[in-house]
Amino acid sequence: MSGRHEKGVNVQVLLRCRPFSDDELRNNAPQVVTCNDYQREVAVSQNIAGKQIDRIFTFDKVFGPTAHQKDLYEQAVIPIVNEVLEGFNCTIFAYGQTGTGKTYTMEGECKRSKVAGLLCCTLIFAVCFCTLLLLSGPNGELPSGAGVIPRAVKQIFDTLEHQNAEYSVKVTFLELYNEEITDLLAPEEISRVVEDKQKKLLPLMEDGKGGVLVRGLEEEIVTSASEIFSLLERGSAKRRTAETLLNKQSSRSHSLFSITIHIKEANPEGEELIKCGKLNLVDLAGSENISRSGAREGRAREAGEINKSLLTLGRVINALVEHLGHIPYRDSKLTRLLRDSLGGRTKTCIIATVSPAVHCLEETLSTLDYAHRAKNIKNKPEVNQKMMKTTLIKDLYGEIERLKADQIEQMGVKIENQQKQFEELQTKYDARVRECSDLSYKLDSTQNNLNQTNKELASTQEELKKCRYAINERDFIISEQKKAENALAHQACVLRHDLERSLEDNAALFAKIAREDKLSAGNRSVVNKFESELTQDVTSLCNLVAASTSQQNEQLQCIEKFCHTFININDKAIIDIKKKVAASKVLYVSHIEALQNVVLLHKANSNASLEEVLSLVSSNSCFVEKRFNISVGHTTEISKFVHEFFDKLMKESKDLGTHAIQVDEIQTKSIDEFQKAYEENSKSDAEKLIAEVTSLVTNHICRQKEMVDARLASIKETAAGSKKVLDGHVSSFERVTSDAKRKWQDFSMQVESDATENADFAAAKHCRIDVDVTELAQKHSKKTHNSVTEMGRKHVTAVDSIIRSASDSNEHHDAEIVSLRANVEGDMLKNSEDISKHIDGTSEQEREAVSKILETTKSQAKSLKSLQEDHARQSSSIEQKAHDTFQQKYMDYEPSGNTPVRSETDVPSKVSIESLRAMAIESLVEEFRENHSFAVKESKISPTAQRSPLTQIN
Ligand SMILES: Nc1ncnc2c1ncn2[C@@H]1O[C@H](COP(=O)(O)OP(=O)(O)OP(=O)(O)O)[C@@H](O)[C@H]1O
Repeated sequence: MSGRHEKGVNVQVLLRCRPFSDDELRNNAPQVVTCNDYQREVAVSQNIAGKQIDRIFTFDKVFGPTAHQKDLYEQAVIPIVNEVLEGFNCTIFAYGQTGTGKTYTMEGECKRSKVAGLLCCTLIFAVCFCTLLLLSGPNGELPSGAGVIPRAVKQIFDTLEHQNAEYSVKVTFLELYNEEITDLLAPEEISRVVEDKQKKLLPLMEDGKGGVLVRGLEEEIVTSASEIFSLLERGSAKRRTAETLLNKQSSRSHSLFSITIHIKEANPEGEELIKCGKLNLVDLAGSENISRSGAREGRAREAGEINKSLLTLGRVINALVEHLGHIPYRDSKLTRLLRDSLGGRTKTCIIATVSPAVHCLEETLSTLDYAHRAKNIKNKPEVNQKMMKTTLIKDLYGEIERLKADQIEQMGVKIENQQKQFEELQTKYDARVRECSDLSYKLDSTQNNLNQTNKELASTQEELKKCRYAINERDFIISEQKKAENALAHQACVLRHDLERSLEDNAALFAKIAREDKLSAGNRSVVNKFESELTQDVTSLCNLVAASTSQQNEQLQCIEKFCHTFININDKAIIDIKKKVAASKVLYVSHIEALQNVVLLHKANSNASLEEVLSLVSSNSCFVEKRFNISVGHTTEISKFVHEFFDKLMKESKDLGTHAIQVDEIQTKSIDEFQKAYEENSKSDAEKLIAEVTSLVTNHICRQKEMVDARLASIKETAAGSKKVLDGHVSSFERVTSDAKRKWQDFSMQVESDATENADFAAAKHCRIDVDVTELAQKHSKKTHNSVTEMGRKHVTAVDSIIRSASDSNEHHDAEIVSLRANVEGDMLKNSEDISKHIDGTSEQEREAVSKILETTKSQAKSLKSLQEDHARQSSSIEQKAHDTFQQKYMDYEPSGNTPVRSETDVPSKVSIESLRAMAIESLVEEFRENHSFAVKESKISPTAQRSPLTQIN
């Protein structure tokens, strides 16, 4: 009772390739599929873009074109049938393109040879099940062409017989076409197959046990293989008949042949059990019916929904392979029917069939892909539970009841149909009876007519005899007449010929005349047409001219009228204007008079208000005077301040002058001191040198003395010049300041007199004095301020020009210094050359003396430098002081705190003449020293200097 579980068994997929058909052989169709049965491989050669590419597929079993039906059956199907007998449900599908041998594989083929005279031909009966038994061998063997179904049937019965078991076998055979199920075993008469097929469509329903059943599907109980063959023959014949009537249906329909086997067994306890196994053999529609492209889908749709089942089968396979959650079994009837065979408890085998020919390549590849994918489907085969006999009997009773009900229903439908048919026949019979009575009436009348006709015939025969005699006589006369007629006819022929010729001539003549007539008629019609057109044009032109003339006249009249009316209107307007001008003149005169009156009135009013204002002014004059006095006081204060400022300025300039004199004195003094010291030193040095070095040193000293003298003289001169310039500047500064003071005095006096004048004027006029005087005072104050600012600016420019002239003189000094320097440099060079020349020829003692002299010169130069530095410092401090004082004063002068407008160039330069001079002297001394040391260095490098002790000097 317990079911045997097998876990996840893959669907077994076999590949069968058929041999070339006769047509393909005749056309030498290239082979693209090669099978290797032993390695279970199929290779497909493809030519992609000129390249030969082989695709190889591996299957559970491969059967090449040479494989026989027996081979396939024995290797692949026997185990399956055995499992069915063991109590499993098994399904074998045949899948492939139309014409690849699905039906051949499933059902088979029976061949018989027949010789007729010299012609030998082979008659092929596709699936001739009834002949299977006739063709079977002596041991009841099936013919070699028999397919899976007959072989399986035979194996089942052989096994059952061999087992000596009690069994029952039921078969069903249905066709699924266009999603409609028809029973191929239904007991209808062949003649009414089509009609019934269209009527009797079987519904698919749930069986309540998780499966489906086809309601009304005939289950034939069979007891032998031959019975099954005859049933299959019946079903196939039905399919073939339908096919011929319904346009090649088999390749687009699926057929499902099922064998259910019940075998009685006894368990060890002696209980009777029923083992049940089922084998489904499915011949699918041609795989090309799956819509793979739009065009194909369109074509498939035309043929109904036959592809729906195949399409859904593909989807179910994909879903199973990809382990999707939802498997679309319910989308088609085929998948509903075979649900258990796909991923269920059934053992499944798919036989994919292909053609080896190149023209099927696309479909072959598609079939191979499809089948290869299907290999991955896993089923969980489970043996059917063995049933107790009683349960089975119960089930059978239930089945009988169901069948009875079905039968009653079918009978009811049948009776209904028969009733309908009877009624149809009755009406047809009535119509026939009516037709018969009509016909017998027609028959009677026809009989009467016939008698009459017979009588007429007899009399007519009498007359005919008479006529025949007369005809003989007439024939003789006619022969005579014929002779004469022949002669006449000849004559007539000649005449006729002449006549025909003349007729032809006449006809040609007539044709010519007709052509001429036609031509002249055409010409005439053209002339007439032209004439009528010309007349028409002329008439229309005349009309046009007349119309335009009248239109022009009308327009002229209009213009004349318009001119008249315009003149009238113009005259009227002129008169009106004249009138209006006169009236305006009168109005103008009156307005002038009124205006004069107004002026007089205004004058009187003005005088009155003037008097009023005068009285007011006299009352306000005291206050105004007070204000004026205050402003005069202010002005006086400002004036005082300015006076003080200028006094201070004068004092400072005087201080500056004295300071400059002092500085100059100090400078002169220091120069004199330096000169004295230098002279003393040089004297003593000279004495020493004279004692030790003779002519050379004397020359040198002389030259140096000359040089220094000249230089000192020039410096003195420069200092004197500078002093002069400074004096000049101070005096000019004093002049400017006194000038400014004078101007300021003039100005303040003028301000005072202006103020007095203004006061007088205000007193005299007594009019708006308060405001005007204040404004005037303000104006004057502004003016004063501006002039002071202007003066300040002038002073700044004057000081700037003084400084500029000083810097000019400095430049002059610089130039002098440069020339002096050049002279000194030249002398120095000469001296050093002389010295080095001399040194070469002098003794050790002499060299020492020279070095001493040089040292002395150096120290003198140093002291001169420090002196100059002191002098420069003093000069710059004086200049800085003067500059600061001026700046301070200038800032103090600004009472409002406004900084006078001045540019960067206006600021006096801090580089004084003295500092420049000092810098020049310093640089001179520096260069002198450098040159000197250079000369010494030169002498050190010279070959003679190598042995000279002068190198020690530095
Ligand atoms: N393995 C084979 N050996 C010899 N002949 C074969 C083989 N397979 C097919 N044929 C021949 O090819 C032809 C077409 O076969 P069949 O009718 O079985 O194709 P089919 O796939 O069932 O077509 P359809 O889908 O239209 O029913 C038949 O004449 C058959 O004899």
